[in-house]
Amino acid sequence: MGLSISGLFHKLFSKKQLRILMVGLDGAGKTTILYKLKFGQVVTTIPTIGFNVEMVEYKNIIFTVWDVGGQDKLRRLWRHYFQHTQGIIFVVDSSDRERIDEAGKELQNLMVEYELQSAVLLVLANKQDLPVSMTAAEIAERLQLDGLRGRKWHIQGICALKGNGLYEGFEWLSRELL
Ligand SMILES: Nc1nc2c(ncn2[C@@H]2O[C@H](COP(=O)(O)OP(=O)(O)OP(=O)(O)O)[C@@H](O)[C@H]2O)c(=O)[nH]1
Ligand SMILES: [Mg+2]
Repeated sequence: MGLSISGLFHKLFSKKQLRILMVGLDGAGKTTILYKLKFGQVVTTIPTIGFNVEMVEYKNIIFTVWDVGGQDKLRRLWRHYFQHTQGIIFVVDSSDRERIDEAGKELQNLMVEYELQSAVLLVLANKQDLPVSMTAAEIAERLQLDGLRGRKWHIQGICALKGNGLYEGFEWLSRELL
């Protein structure tokens, strides 16, 4: 009896935890996003070799966000972070027209991974402050998001430096994952 009451209490009042994997090409802005979310500030980043992880609270949900380095040679390490991932955040540098197809290829590689089959996908089209940047709609097309089958996905234009769009993205994640 004691156990079931405490179980109920736990269910009603404990905070939900979600595991989020944030990947994307090098320089897309993942680490900038992570620390903007965590501290509300822009930090000076260096390319991530390995990973950063932070717990970020939003609307009574604790997101554990894993930010993994995106350099070409490091991408094969992404798979070590797949297990139990509930949400994938795929970050794109919207100003990098030359590498948008490379980003698309990496995203498609992720989409066929067994361990990520039930994870929802949030694409963050970052660097919307730059005049050369592609719009979120353009990026959705280049990444062929419409062709994804059996996957809940959403794309959000953001500027990590200012924080624009970040909370809308997390709002979508919370709605989908609760
Ligand atoms: N103009 C602009 N620059 C940004 C924005 N977000 C990030 N940057 C810059 O992009 C560069 C790369 O950012 P990082 O956060 O280090 O990129 P990353 O995705 O973590 O890169 P890796 O760790 O190598 O995978 C930095 O100089 C950031 O200041 C943005 O919204 N607008
Ligand atoms: Mg980084």
